[in-house]
Amino acid sequence: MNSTVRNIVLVIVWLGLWRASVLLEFAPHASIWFPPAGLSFAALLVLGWRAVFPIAVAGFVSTAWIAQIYNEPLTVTGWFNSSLLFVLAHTIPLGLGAYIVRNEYRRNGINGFARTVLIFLVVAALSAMLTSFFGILAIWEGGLMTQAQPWLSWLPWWIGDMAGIIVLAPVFIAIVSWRYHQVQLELGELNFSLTAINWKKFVSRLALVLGLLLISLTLVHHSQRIEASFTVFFIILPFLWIATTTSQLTTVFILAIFSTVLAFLVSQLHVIDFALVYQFAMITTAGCVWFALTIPTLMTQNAQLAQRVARDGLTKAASRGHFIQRLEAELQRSTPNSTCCLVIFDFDFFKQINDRHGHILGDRVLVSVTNYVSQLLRENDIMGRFGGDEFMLMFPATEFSEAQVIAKRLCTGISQLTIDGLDEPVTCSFGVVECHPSEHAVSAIDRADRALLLAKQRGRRQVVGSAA
Ligand SMILES: Nc1nc2c(ncn2[C@@H]2O[C@H](COP(=O)(O)OP(=O)(O)OP(=O)(O)O)[C@@H](O)[C@H]2O)c(=O)[nH]1
Repeated sequence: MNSTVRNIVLVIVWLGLWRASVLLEFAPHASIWFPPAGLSFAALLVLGWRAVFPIAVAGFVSTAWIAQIYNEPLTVTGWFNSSLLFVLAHTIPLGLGAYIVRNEYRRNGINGFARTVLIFLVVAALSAMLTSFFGILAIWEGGLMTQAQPWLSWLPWWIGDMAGIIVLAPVFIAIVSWRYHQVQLELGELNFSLTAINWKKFVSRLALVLGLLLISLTLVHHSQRIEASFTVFFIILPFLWIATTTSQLTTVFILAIFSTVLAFLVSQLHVIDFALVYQFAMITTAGCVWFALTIPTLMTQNAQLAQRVARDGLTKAASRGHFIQRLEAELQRSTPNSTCCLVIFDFDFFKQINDRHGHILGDRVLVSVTNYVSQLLRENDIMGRFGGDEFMLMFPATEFSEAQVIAKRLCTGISQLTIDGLDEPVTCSFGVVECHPSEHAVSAIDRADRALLLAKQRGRRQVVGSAA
């Protein structure tokens, strides 16, 4: 997007959000949540210092606008000083906060997501505290606030800004990241792309939390009791469920819509006396949701790690540890009538292939041969990489003679393979054993390895078997 258009869009959206929050004010200069704080935080986080100018323009316009809304006369100097103070109060703490969060995410990546979330929440609280403090000072300086008001407004303003940042900044980051490919890249495994949304889940989960919110607000509206307003905290539970069962983007959008509807209904249903309860509920819910979002991320990482540990990266054969684990389980299950066979095969003169043609071609040979072998395996057979150019095969519930036939077929088949860049045939030697029921895996591997050694000693490219 062209930078002028981007700046104009940012100013218009900022002022639109600002006007919406002024409409929902429950105390002078304080609304349930303050969306412009979330937008400023997201813009400063994504665009850095380039966001300062459009935010400053919006700040100057909003100060003049507020004087008009509150019907307060304002001199040009008063407007300028007050606007400048507001802009500094708004951009410096939020800019610093965004800078800290951005660096934290870059340093920790997705692995340290829980730590980034914690820093984000602390930064949101502190920068909102400073923005609101200096913001009130700026408005007071401009004579737009009476003597007694500053202290009355500070807490709701602070909490409102904090809610704006915690609840809405992520949604704005997501929206901006659609226009800036680099941001999407930096978000890494945090999937903020629209395709990550399952719309059916989105609508049903949103309906659930909005339904519960309506029940809570109706209770408060009719009873006008503070006890009833605390029912809103129960909505944290469905939110935890949403955060752990849907995509991050779905959760972020549901949270943003929930908070907007909450802010709107609190002013419309005349339950404004309990506004602080709702502000804290909004912040607590958002905080819990952010931590809950780390759970699916951790689960995905765990699954990826488990896969990485169980598979050899090059050939996709089972890793040595995983293969031995499976072999042990199979040996425990086997009976004298149904036992398994183990095959170890090793490439012949593989060092020469590497030395003559290089390791890249050597790798290709390993991949081609193991692909060929895995195509010929049955569903329950497993191939594992023992290490280097040595591989193992487990044939569950297979007779020794049958295993030998398969090994011979593989031995011949491999020697007939054509591999790009290699003019000589690749051959392998095989050791085959029938495992004893309840034999230890290491002992079966040792016997198969000795059979393989014999095959090598007898001239390679052959199968040597050793029955139980
Ligand atoms: N390209 C490639 N080479 C590997 C890999 N792992 C092990 N090797 C090489 O495989 C070769 C194995 O050589 P040796 O164990 O000496 O055996 P050999 O040359 O196959 O000879 P024999 O087994 O006696 O027939 C070594 O040169 C290793 O560096 C790998 O992942 N990729």
